[in-house]
Amino acid sequence: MEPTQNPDPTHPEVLGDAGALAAAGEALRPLPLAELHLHIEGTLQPELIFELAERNGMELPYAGLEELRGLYEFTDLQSFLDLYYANMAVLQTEQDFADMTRAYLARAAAAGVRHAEIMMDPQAHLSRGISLETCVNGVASALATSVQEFGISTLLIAAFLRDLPEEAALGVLDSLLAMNAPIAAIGLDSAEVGNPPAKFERLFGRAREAGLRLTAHAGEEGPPSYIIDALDILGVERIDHGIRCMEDPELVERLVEDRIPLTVCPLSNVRLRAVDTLADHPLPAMLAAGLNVSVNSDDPAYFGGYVDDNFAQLNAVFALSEFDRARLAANSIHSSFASEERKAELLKELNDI
Ligand SMILES: Nc1ncnc2[nH]cnc12
Ligand SMILES: [Zn+2]
Repeated sequence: MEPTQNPDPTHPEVLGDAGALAAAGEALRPLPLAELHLHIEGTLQPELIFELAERNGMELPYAGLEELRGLYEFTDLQSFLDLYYANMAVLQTEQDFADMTRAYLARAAAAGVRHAEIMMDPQAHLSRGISLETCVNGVASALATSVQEFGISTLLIAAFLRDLPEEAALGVLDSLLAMNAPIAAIGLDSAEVGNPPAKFERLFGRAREAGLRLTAHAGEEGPPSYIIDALDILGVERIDHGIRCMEDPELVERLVEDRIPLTVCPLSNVRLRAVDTLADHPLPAMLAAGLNVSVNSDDPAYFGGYVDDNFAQLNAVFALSEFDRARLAANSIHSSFASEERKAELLKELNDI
C-alpha cells in the first residue's frame, strides 16, 4: 500500500520491527487503540451461548457447538441479523449481560484496545421481555470495573433498530433518560436498506437535546445518499461503516475535508458480502484518499475475529505500512467520544511505543 499524506502527530517510525515480523508471518504487536464500532451482543461466542442456555435451563435449537458454528455462513446483513437476534435469547439476567461484557473486555485488552465505545441494542431485549434495567445494568456493571480490571476505559452507546418504527425508539430513549442510564451516545443499526436516516430525525434531535453524542450505521449495504442524510438530517458526528462513500467522489471530498470518522469493519464486510474478498476491501483506497478511517470488529464472535484479527488479516493481504497502522490507531483515538484528557493519554501511549 502507498504511504498516505496528512501525517498524524504520532511517530510510527519508532514502531520497531513490527513490519519485519509481519513479513516473516509472525504476529503483529497490537497497537494501543480505541474500538469504536462494537455490538456487545455480537461478542456472544458459541461456547457462552451454550453455557448461558444451560445456566438458564433453556433448550437451544442446535444439537451442539458444531451445528451452531455451521450456521455462521452469511449471504448478507439480514441473514446474519436473523441468527444474531435468535442467539440473544440466552441473555436473561444481569449476570448474563455482565459475563458477556467481561469476556469481551478481557479479549479486547489482549487485542490492544485501551478505550471501547460499546453499542447495545436495548430494543432487541425489550421485545423478548427483558427489562431495560436488566440489560443496561448488566452491561454497565462490567463496564464499571473495566479500567481497573482490564485497563480499558469505556462508553456505552444505545443503538436503535432502524427496521422498527421511530415511535418505538422515542419511547425507549425516553425510558433510558428517565432511568438515568449511563449512556454517552446513541447509534442506529439493524437492516439498513429501506430504512433511511430520515426516518429517525426526531429521535436524533431529542438525543442531541439531551446532550448525547450521535453516530449511525450508513453506507454498509445502503447507498452513499444514506451517509449524506445521516450527516445532514441526523447530524451525526461519526459514520459506522461508510464504505460505500467510495462510490461518490464528492462525498469523499466532503468527508476528508470535515475529518468525519468512518468506523470501518473489514472482516464484517467480507462475512456479510459487502465485498467479495478482503483483497477487494476499499480500506487502502480510503486511507490513500485521506479519509479518517479506523479498524473495528463489529460483531467479533460472528465475523472471524477481534480488532487484532482484523489488523492481522489486513496486514496479510495489504502489507500495511507501520505508518498506516499507527495512523489507523491514532484515528481511532482522535475519533472517540472520550474526554480530551483520556485521548491525550492514549495518544501518548501510542507515541511511546
Ligand atoms: N454490521 C451490522 N450492521 C447493522 N446492524 C448490526 N447489528 C449488529 N451488527 C450490525
Ligand atoms: Zn455494526
